Amino acid sequence: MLLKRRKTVTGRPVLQQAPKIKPERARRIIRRFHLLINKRRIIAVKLKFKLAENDEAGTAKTVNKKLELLGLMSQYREGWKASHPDAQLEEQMLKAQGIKESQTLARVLGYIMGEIHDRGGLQNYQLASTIGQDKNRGGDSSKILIKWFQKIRDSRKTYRALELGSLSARNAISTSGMFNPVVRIDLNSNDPANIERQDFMERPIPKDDLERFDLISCSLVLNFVPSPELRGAMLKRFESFLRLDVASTYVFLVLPLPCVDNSRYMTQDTLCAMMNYLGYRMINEHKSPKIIYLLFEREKSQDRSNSGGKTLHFTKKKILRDHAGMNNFSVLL
Ligand SMILES: C[S@@+](CC[C@H](N)C(=O)[O-])C[C@H]1O[C@@H](n2cnc3c(N)ncnc32)[C@H](O)[C@@H]1O
Repeated sequence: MLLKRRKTVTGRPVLQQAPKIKPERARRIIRRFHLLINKRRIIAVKLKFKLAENDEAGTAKTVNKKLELLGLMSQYREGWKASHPDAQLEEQMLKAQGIKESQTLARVLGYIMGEIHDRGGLQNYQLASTIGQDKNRGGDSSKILIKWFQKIRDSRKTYRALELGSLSARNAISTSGMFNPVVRIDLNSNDPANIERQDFMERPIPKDDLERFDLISCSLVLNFVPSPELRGAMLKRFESFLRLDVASTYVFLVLPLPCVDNSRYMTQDTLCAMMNYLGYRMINEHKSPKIIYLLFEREKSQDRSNSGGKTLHFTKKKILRDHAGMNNFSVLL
């Protein structure tokens, strides 16, 4: 169900601001959305077509075109129109990997697409994604970065920053004066004049150091990336955006604490070992009751003998601990 917005008699929202969602609810919406797109990806593979990541409009067009070609439109529409939740379709969706009949796959796909595009799934997800910088969650996480960066920077230099998942052009990164420019991107920019609407995974690789950055801020973004493999791909991609003509570059990584404190597959140690493997060394850490903040340094002189070699440690999910109530957050390279 779509979250309610109050309307005036003219039908326009009373408030310019998006309605507030409680973090608990936001987490539920995000988990559901990730489930839907993971299952959709599985179904697309089974029906032998490929979907673009993070482009819902493009995905909807591709799905329509492919199902038309496969002669599966009527089953797809049936699924789209089914009531929500539908017990049978929910069960089939969870077992999508094992479904053999294309008709059933098309029906489940319709059910998924209907929820995303016709029942507020996408809008709610976009709204839920914006609660990161909510004051109730500790406010602007980049304040911590600035405190740390003040101690390591050379005050004669300016540093270039790339902020992923940016929600505001007025947070500490942008107002500290330490970074110039601050390039801000987000999948769904709420301020297109200051925050470019862009998927980091599609951002063109810089051609030279003038286009590269001293710092990448990735605050509460990795946990929004829908699969462990895509999260790993995001971490690997950082390297191409960091300058090679300076001694040190930095990655500010912020995650909800349960990603490392309450996951079956990931601890702070494994995350840092993975970052080490990719060429980064943790130089600062801070844990609040809900969030973990990490600053990594990448030194030009650092031995990178690991990179290019075996990625064996990080290519498969490994249960590190298992208790009731734990989550399955993980990152795979
Ligand atoms: C919780 S918000 C982030 C908030 C903010 N950085 C903070 O620390 O509060 C997560 C944001 O990451 C964005 N995001 C997720 N994947 C992304 C990607 N591949 N490229 C760009 N932005 C992405 C989402 O659109 C969302 O706005």
